Amino acid sequence: MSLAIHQVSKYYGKQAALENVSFRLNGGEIAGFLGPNGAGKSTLMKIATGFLAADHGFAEVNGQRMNEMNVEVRRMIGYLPEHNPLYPDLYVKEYLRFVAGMYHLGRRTKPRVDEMIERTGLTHEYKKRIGELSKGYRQRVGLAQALIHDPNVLILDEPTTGLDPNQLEEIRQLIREVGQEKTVLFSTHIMQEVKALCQRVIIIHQGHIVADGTEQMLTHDINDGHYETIVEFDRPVSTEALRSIDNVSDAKALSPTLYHVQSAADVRADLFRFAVAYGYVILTLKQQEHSMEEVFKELTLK
Ligand SMILES: Nc1ncnc2c1ncn2[C@@H]1O[C@H](COP(=O)(O)OP(=O)(O)OP(=O)(O)O)[C@@H](O)[C@H]1O
Repeated sequence: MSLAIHQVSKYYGKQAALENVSFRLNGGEIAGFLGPNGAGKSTLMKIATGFLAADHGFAEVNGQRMNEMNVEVRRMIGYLPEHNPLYPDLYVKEYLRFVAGMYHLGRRTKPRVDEMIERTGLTHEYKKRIGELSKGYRQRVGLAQALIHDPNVLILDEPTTGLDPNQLEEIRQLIREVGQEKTVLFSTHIMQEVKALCQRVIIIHQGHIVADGTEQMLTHDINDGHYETIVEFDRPVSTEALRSIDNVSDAKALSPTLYHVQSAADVRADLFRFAVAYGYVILTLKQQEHSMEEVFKELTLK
């Protein structure tokens, strides 16, 4: 169960939407795909799902090369496009049966349609026409059609846009569950979503991948060997004494017992040993971390 993007480039006229993009996702991995507007996320997702041809490079699903004509490989992939195109005149069940028919589910159609209606929380709305549904429920229908043929790889283009906070949490929970057994790539502009769902974060900017790793790796990378720690003792400590700790470059008092320590390495253990050696009690010890928002800005505002 894998999705591999091999040196993909795509041009719209002279404009490069993607240039030499590569990454690989393995089974059971949920990856958040981030990037500013126009960065190339939807274009890459369309190429990965076989809806658009790359000018160079290719996508591979479970080791098989994706192309528009290869029905077998397209069957391994579920796709929720950005604007979630649906047929407003069809009833929810009717539409899901239609999609199941396209995948030739045959006798599995009825149980799969019923299961998808339940899993995506459509039980109270499935008797309506799609055009009568609210945006959040339409989004659920989009997810149900993406999952109906039980694909190995799921590609979701901004699946939670426009959902209310309750719906947001339910859809995230569904993505979490699906991600335990499938490979999921989803795009979003919501940073908390990345924190809540992803083991892996891929950031694209102007058609190039500018970061790929775990959230911890990315937030750590922009620290660039510069650490900031907040430490609180039970009584005042001299800042001179704190500055004498290995790797500490500066220490400032924020209050009589609270200090801001700058260092070239993680000095939390050293601060602890210092406290023990001199009989202080540490009440607070916290390394300041850069947030995903800061990482995103740092990498995409250039
Ligand atoms: N059909 C098209 N014809 C011409 N240019 C296009 C077309 N589709 C996309 N582009 C351009 O390619 C670039 C990448 O667009 P894309 O939709 O992939 O970005 P995105 O990261 O999904 O953006 P957003 O977050 O706004 O949805 C943009 O500059 C866009 O204007």
